[in-house]
Amino acid sequence: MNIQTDLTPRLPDGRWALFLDIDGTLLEHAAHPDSVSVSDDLRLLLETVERRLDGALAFITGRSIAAVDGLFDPLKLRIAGLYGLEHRLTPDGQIEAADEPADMAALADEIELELASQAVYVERKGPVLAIHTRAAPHLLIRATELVEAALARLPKGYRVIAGNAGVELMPLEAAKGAAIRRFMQLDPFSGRRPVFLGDDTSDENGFETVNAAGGISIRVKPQGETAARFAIADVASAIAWLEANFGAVDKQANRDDVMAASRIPTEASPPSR
Ligand SMILES: O=P(O)(O)OC[C@H]1O[C@H](O[C@H]2O[C@H](CO)[C@@H](O)[C@H](O)[C@H]2O)[C@H](O)[C@@H](O)[C@@H]1O
Repeated sequence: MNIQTDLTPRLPDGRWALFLDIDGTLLEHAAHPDSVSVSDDLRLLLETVERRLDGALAFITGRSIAAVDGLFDPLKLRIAGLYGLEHRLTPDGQIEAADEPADMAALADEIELELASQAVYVERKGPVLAIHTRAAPHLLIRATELVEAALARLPKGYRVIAGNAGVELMPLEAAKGAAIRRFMQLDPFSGRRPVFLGDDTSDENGFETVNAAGGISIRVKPQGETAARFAIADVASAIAWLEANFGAVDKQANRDDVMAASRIPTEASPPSR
């Protein structure tokens, strides 16, 4: 389906469950995964949103939970990491971690040996391997070839998915939609209407899940086909949208102005309040 650049929805008051991708949605992309930083304002906003939703807020990310905790420290939220291979179902709960397949490390070593000296970063995430070519875009095709060759050598049950300026290799069960479905069965999410904001190919599965559940799917900076029903222009607009819909109550007065600023032109109308 082609992107429908509907107005970014102004959410009516209601019982929402909010799921957020991180890179490219809450954080601008940076040259290296470790180069991003989280502002105090963003931490504060997320704390406020979580409170206003009675806890029905979770990160749904390709990063590991440990990496996200490091970035957002001291804030800890409910989270599905590694595309749903890891979970922390309550902010202070245990991390349910994923096993690392023995042969993944050897494949990562091989890819690193060829590409690391050429500014390609191999991010080892246990059962998920991300090859980042942002600093060497001309090597994306070669990186993809190497990952496809690695896929052929792994047991069945893995897939390759395009990353943002890179490529990732992961188990089939790593899927953001499944992670969202799992949260939706639990308190405080169950009985609420899901909203998912994401920006990437790996978020499409989450958009489909949320659409099927009668929720709201929003793609940040859409560049092609997407299952998302709504669009937001960029990271700054996504944060403004969060602030406008779920931020501090005393800032709600600015809501209409912010919504106007975060719109992408459209022929369709937003959902009615
Ligand atoms: O699901 P997300 O929260 O969007 O995470 C997706 C991947 O994000 C990170 O990589 C991407 O962001 C980096 C920082 O901007 C950038 O350098 C890289 O090129 C992007 O692909 C993260 O490193 C990955 O592990 C996540 O899977």
